[in-house]
This record gives sequence, C-alpha cells and structure tokens, in this order.
Amino acid sequence: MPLLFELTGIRFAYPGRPPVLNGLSLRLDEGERIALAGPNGAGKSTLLHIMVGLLRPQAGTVVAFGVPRRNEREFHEVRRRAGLVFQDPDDQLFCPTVAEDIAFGPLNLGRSRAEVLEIVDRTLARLDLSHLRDRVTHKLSGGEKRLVSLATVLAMEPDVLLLDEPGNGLDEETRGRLVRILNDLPHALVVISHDARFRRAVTSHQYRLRDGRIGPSETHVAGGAVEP
Ligand SMILES: Nc1ncnc2c1ncn2[C@@H]1O[C@H](COP(=O)(O)OP(=O)(O)OP(=O)(O)O)[C@@H](O)[C@H]1O
Repeated sequence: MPLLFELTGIRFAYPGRPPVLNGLSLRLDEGERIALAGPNGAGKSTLLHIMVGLLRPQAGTVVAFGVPRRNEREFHEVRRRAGLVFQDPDDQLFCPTVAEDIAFGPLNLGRSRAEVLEIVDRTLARLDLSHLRDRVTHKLSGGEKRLVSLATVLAMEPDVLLLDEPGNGLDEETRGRLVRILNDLPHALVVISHDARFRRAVTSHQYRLRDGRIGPSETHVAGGAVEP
C-alpha cells in the first residue's frame, strides 16, 4: 500500500521573504494520525496548503496517493481525496445556508440531487448538527462555523483529513464532542493544534515544526509522556 503523502526536501518562501519551510520532509501512512505543533508563524498552515497544492514549493517533491504532484491537474485529485479544514471557517463557508454549504462539494463532484440531500442529512446527523441545517451560515457562532466547516469536508468523503486548529474557539464540552467525532472517523489525520491535550486525544504521533523542518515533539525525544 503506497504512503498517502510523502514530502521530501520541501523549501517554500513567500515572495520577498525568507524561507518558511527549508528542507522539510514528512510521511503519512494509511490510517496514520499525526499532530503538528510549533510556534506561531512556523509554517504549519503553509505546509497543509502545500500538501493539497494551494501553494507550490520552490524545491522538493510532493508525492500524494502514490503519484508525484506538480501541476494543477495533478493536485485536483489530491484536493478531492484530502479534505483540508482551514484555520479560519470564513475561508471555508461561502453559501447562504448550512445545508447549501455542505451540498456544494458533493454537487461539484457530480452527485445527484437526491444523493446530495441524503449526504447533507447524514453528515449533519453524524456531527450532531442537524439543528443547524437551515441556518444562515454567516450568522452561526464561531464554534458552530468550525464544526460546519468539518461537515463540508466530510461530505466530500475524503480519504485523509487535514485539520488546521480544529479545536480553536470551542468550549470544553464541544471540544470533547469533536474529540469523540474525530476518534470515531476511520480517516488518516494531520492535525495542527497548539493544545497538547487535544493533540494527544486525537493522534498517535506528535511532531514539531521549527526552523523550517519537522522533528519529533520534544517530549517524545525526552521520552516523557507529559507535555507542558
Ligand atoms: N500570503 C502570505 N504572504 C506573506 N507571508 C505569509 C503569507 N501567509 C503566511 N505568511 C507568513 O508565513 C509564516 C508562516 O505562516 P503560517 O500561517 O504557515 O504559520 P503557522 O505555523 O500556521 O502559524 P500559527 O500557529 O500562528 O497559525 C508567517 O510568518 C506568516 O506571517
């Protein structure tokens, strides 16, 4: 079985800025669940965007689902199979209502109207969000938007979830619910989070992005089980 993702020697700099990522390598295997931590501005979001081809590295290779990906056509399939939940839900949600936002992806994939209605209801029920079905998206609370963002991605039935700070702004109870939801999903995961407890709850391996590269989290290196 090929690796889901294999990034090697990635170098990326925003125009006119020093490199954010510099010689970064990362592998994600089938069913694997990894967390990424690291200081603000270390390049964690940038990395997820590179994985799905929203940004192109200046050097290095991205192999996704066993195939080297370089151009837009090659990344198109990656974006269908790897569902990216953006750090800011307002980047994800753009339809008038929650149901329309969740329907957008599957409709774009050519699913029939009847299938899409079924997917919308099933996805909302899976996340315990059925009560939000006909709400106006931009009037949802921050936490509700975050969960609806996840719903829009799950509705596309991806193989891998790439989650950028999915627990941000959620109250304790809702964050617990998100942990249960994520642990019930069969997907491979890459989760960015500054919350060590959340990372430990939903992933099995933790890495730290610093100085443009990924290494094991300090606590793993030190052999300790407890993170600050
Ligand atoms: N479009 C852009 N143009 C120029 N610089 C950018 C752009 N987007 C991000 N950056 C810069 O690149 C660096 C990495 O940003 P990125 O969002 O990937 O970091 P991060 O590790 O996800 O941070 P955080 O933990 O604060 O979310 C930051 O210094 C950021 O200011």
